[in-house]
Formats: sequence, C-alpha cells, structure tokens
Amino acid sequence: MGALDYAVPAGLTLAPGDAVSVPLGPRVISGVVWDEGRLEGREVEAKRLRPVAGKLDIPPLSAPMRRLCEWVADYYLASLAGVIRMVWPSVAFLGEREIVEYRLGGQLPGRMTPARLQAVERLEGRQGIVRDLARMADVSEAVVRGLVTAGTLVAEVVGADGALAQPDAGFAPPVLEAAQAEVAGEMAAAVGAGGFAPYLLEGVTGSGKTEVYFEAVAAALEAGGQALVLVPEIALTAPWLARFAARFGCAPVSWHSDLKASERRAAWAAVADGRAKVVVGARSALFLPFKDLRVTIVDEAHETSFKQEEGVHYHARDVAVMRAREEDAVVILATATPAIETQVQAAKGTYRHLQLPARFGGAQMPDISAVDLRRYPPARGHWLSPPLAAAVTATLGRGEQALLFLNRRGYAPLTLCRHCGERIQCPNCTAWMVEHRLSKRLACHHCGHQTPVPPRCPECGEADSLVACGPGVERIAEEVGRVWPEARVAIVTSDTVNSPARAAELVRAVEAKEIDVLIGTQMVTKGYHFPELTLVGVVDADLGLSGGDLRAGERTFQQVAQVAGRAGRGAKPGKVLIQTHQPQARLMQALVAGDPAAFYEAETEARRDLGLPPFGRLAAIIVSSEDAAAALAAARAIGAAAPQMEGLSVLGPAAAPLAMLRGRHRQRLLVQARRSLALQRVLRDWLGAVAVPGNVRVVVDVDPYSFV
Ligand SMILES: Nc1ncnc2c1ncn2[C@@H]1O[C@H](COP(=O)(O)OP(=O)(O)OP(=O)(O)O)[C@@H](O)[C@H]1O
Ligand SMILES: [Zn+2]
Repeated sequence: MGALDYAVPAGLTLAPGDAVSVPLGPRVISGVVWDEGRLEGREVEAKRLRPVAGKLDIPPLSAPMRRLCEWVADYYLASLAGVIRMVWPSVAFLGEREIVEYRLGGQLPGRMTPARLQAVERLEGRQGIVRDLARMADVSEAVVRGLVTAGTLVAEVVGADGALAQPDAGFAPPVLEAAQAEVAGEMAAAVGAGGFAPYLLEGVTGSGKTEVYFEAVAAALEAGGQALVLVPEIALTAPWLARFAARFGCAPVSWHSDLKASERRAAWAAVADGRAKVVVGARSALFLPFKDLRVTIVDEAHETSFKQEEGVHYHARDVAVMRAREEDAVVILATATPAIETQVQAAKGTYRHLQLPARFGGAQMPDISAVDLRRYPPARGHWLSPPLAAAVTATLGRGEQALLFLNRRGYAPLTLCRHCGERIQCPNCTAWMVEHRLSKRLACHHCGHQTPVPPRCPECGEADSLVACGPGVERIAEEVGRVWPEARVAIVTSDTVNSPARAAELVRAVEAKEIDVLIGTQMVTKGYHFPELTLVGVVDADLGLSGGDLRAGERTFQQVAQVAGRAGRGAKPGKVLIQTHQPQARLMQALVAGDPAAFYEAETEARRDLGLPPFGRLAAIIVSSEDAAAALAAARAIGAAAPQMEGLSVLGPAAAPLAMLRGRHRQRLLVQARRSLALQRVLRDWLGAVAVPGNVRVVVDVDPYSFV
C-alpha cells in the first residue's frame, strides 16, 4: 500500500515516525506518520480527509530508520509498507507480560558446593532469569535452581520491560596480541568517536576476529550505546554466546525466528528503549528499533545466508552498511574470506581494510594438499580416496579428531530404478528426491515434500529395484562406520543440528572427545573452534562448481577455505586434503598454496571484464504461476516490454533451472546493467507498464545470489 493522507484531529499532536491507527474503508488499520513531501501520494482535498483515529503507544520510527526504510524499498523494489512491517513486526503491538528473575538476597545455602560458592561470588549485584544467571556464573542451570530452592536466590517479578542483565565492558577483557590490539584499538576508537565508519575486518581462520570485534562492542557499551552482531545461523551461536558471556559477564539479547512471542515482545521493547545493550541475531535483527546503535558487526560477512530470498529480497550485509550510514555508526564486516563485492569496496578505500594475517597463539595455518581423484580413485562403492583414508587412520591412531566435509544432506542425492531407469522426482518441484536413510524417507530439499522410501519402483512396479546414486553425508558416515568401526561419528547438518541446544550439545561432545569423526555440510564450516581437530577432508571439492552461477567459484573457495580453517587451531598442526578431479584449476591451486590473493585477483578481473557485480548491476525477474501457460505469457510480455537502452541487456525469458517450485511454474529474466544506470528506476517504469494477471506473481531480485 502507498502513502495516504489523513487529517490530524484537534488535540492530537503528531510527528513523523509516530505510530497511528487510521480508518481505511470500514476498517481501522495501523500506520506511521511520514515526513512531508518524501512520498508520492494522491492529493486529496483537505475537507475530504478522514481524521487519524489515534496515536499508538509504540516507540516512533526514528528519522534514520525512516530513511533506511525508504532506501530498502527503493533499492530492492519493495513496497514501503512491506519494509515497515519488518521494522514493526506484530510483536511491537503486543501488551506487556511479566517474567520472573532472581537475585541474591536470602541466606547462604545449607550445603555449600564449589559450584554454588562460585555462583554466589559471581552473582553479586546481578539479576536475571535462571539461564542468564547460570551463564554469568559459569555454572549449570541446575546449580542456579538449587540456589533458588535453598532460598539463596530470591524471585523478583518484573514486567517484560524490566531490568535486563547488562553486559559489562570491563568484565574480562582479553590480553590481545600486538596485531590484534592495533586493529581492535582502531575500531574501538571509531566507535567511541562516533560517525559513519565501515570496516572490512579480514583475519585468517583462528586469528581471533571475535575477540577483536568484542572490543568494538565494549567501546559501544562504554559510550553508553548499543551494539548489534549479525550472525549467519542463529542455531550455531552456542559457542559464540559462551564466549560473549565469558567476555562481558552475561548473555546478550538474542533475536531470531524461534523466539516465543513474549520473548520477541520483550526483546523488541528493550531494544527500542535502550535497555538491550547488545543484540545478537539473524538478519532480521537489522530492522530492530535501536535507540542508540553505535556499532553493527556482520560476522562471517561472506555468508550467502545474509541474502533474504523471500518477501523483501534484501542483503543484510549491504543493508547493515546503509543503516550504519543513516545512524552515523560503525559497521564491521568480519570474515576470513571476504566476498568480492566487499573486497572491491575495501580496495577502493570505501571500507577501511583491517587485517589479521596470523592465527592466535602462534598456531600455524594448516597444511593443505589436493588429492587428484583421477590418480587416486576411491575403491568401488567408496567415496574416500586411499590418501584421505590413510590420513583418517593416522589421525584416529594419534587419538585426534577428523572432519569430513560434503555439502550434501541425506544419504544419496538421487534414487533410480535399476529395472526401468526411472528417477524419483518431487511432484511439486523440478528436483530429485533425496534419500534420507536415517529417517527412512525421500525428501525434496526445495519444498520439504517427503514420502517413505517406496518398496517398489513407482513407475514399473519392480520390487527392490531402487538404487541410491551418489553420496550424501549419511552415506559417508556409513563408509566411515565400515572402515573404522570403532570411530565415534557425528553427522552435522541442518537435519541433525537444528537448534541452539543441539549445537551446544555437539560442541560439548566434540570438546569432551566423545566424537572422533565429524561429517558435515556447510554447517560445520562456520566458526567452530576444536583444538583437537587436526584433519579436514573435503570429499568433493568440485561439487559446487557444477552449477556454474556467477559466484560458484567464489563460494567453493570460501567454503573450502572455511572448512580447512577448522584444522589445527590448537597446539597440534592441521592437515587438509581436498579431493578433486581438477587439481590444476586456479581455485584449487590457490587453496593449496594458501594464497587467496591469487584466486581473488583472477576472479575479480573476470567479473570486471564481463561487467558482472560489483562492476555492473544484475537483477533477476522471476515470473511464476500455478498455470504454466500464464507464467510463460506474462514472462514473454515482460520480455517484449524491455526497454531498449544503452548499457542494459536482458536475457530471457527462459524456463528457470528450477522450472517448477512448490507447484508453481517459473520463468526467469536476467537484467544486466552498467553501474551508472539507475537500474531501479528503469525496472520500476518497465514492470509498472506491464499488466500481469492475478494468478501470476512477479518477483524482482536485485543483486541476486540465486540463479535457479
Ligand atoms: N587475545 C586472545 N586471548 C585469548 N584467546 C584468544 C585471543 N585471541 C583469540 N583467542 C582464541 O583463539 C581462538 C580463535 O579465535 P576466534 O574464534 O575469534 O578466531 P576467528 O578469527 O573468529 O576464526 P574463524 O574465522 O575461523 O571463526 C578462540 O578460541 C579464541 O578464544
Ligand atoms: Zn519439492
């Protein structure tokens, strides 16, 4: 919905950003007062204006947020209302509720244990719910609950708007190494000084980027302001949360889709009124109504999961930079493997480039080599080559841990009938059904459709004729179980590690050395620090290259470099073996040589030559409908209406690689434009002039990451 004009009734004072309720037809809806003259609206005669019904009791949308909303709507071709809904989710309108917190107050417990003593000492002057207190005191929740039962901790009922545990900048500052201190000092000074300052913090895996950007967070706390840390996968933050609590004395506020409504409401309100000092969250946290945001950190900034692929198609990394600009704040993109877009900005000097070239504590970078699968093919029915298998044997023999990386969930990516050749496909998508042997099901990884594995071929009816083709992580686990029957194995995928609690349990088990071999998808590449893990095997480094999209090479490089970075982070040296059919490829050579610059320079030049991002602009137009003919007709109409202009080219329409998704037929167009072209305006005028029937959906994806 666009902007509408209303009259302000006598006795009500309204300012831009205020939340209001207004009549619309027979209904009353909520809205926000916008700055005069910034939005196009229909002119309505003053005497025909309906009055605003009332002002709502939620914090107004600040001027920086209003400018950010305008930018997001404009840049990503979204409706302003759609963007405002991200800033004002429905929780903003919920009522208050009460929660129970605890603090020291009563007598000492009759029975004093070391853990209880530690808790009593550390909880002096603190208050929080059981979980927070356990973290602050570094004891189990059971210990805290024991102290509640003993009457040592007393209950305090607080509204959801009550006190929150406050991170303490001086709680446990680390002793930084010289290079770390220099980088941390510069960022902390920038946060202290205020003003827009974007940074690329590039540090090799294990260099201590987290410790270093914590100093920027500390600077925000010291200045009395707020900090936001965006992480790619909130389910994986358990180790991060533990480190945060160790550094600042309590947990930060978490923001993600799994929060209960009451938690969301409490978090939202605390961010708005400034009680929440530090927020860690998934990309949607970017739209929280911070009162005084001093610094935003985008951790693992290269991760493509920062790109939102539904609703408003925005890239959280880029919106984070824009928000910092509007808020006059610091933004830090932290990663070991920056995106080319980010690197180009740093090279231009738009972002200040800070580097940590060595691992913390003198740990060495791992020794990386490629295994040529043409020379060392795995035995029949196996996926691990003899050199990788030998390395696993040696690692286990030394009592150390190994990690095998294969970016494929399930047992096998394809199931086919030996008798008639039928391949089992999803009924809703152009995709093969993936066998998950652990759950005895076939699943579509695009729409979630599942069926039991059929006993006979659905096409020809032959019994026991279905065979699994190709490996997924479950199949690698099966092979490990056959070859090293004693080894204790954990599979790490979004199927197995799907909650913070499970991630925490995984970390505990690995640290306690209850696991010998980890087998995982890209879930295992992110952030883990396991000192006893000394071998990383990349089962199929060529896998991601086959799709051939714009970032296939870059993404493969980042994934392999990240997973290789899990090896040898402690005192013992790490070894990485990359199985590939193309060891001579530049990408593999750069990985083996530990020379990312060699890869990045070539890749950047290639993008420059082809006018691809960040040197040119791309937008995808996805046209879909349950009616195949309607989708095709609409896509053709859009294609026919494409403007002819210098510096703009349009590919398609063509059936999308995922020609059907969730039962919708899909056509794509890809628009490529020169950097200087005002692509958004062109797209808006173009698409605005094409009438599309109601059963067809047109989605514009600016700066697309997905080409299926
Ligand atoms: N100054 C320091 N004092 C104490 N420990 C440190 C210090 N710097 C780093 N460490 C420790 O070194 C390990 C690696 O640091 P960290 O995880 O921050 O690295 P990273 O650069 O984020 O790595 P990655 O990109 O691989 O996730 C961690 O266990 C961290 O606590
Ligand atoms: Zn499907």
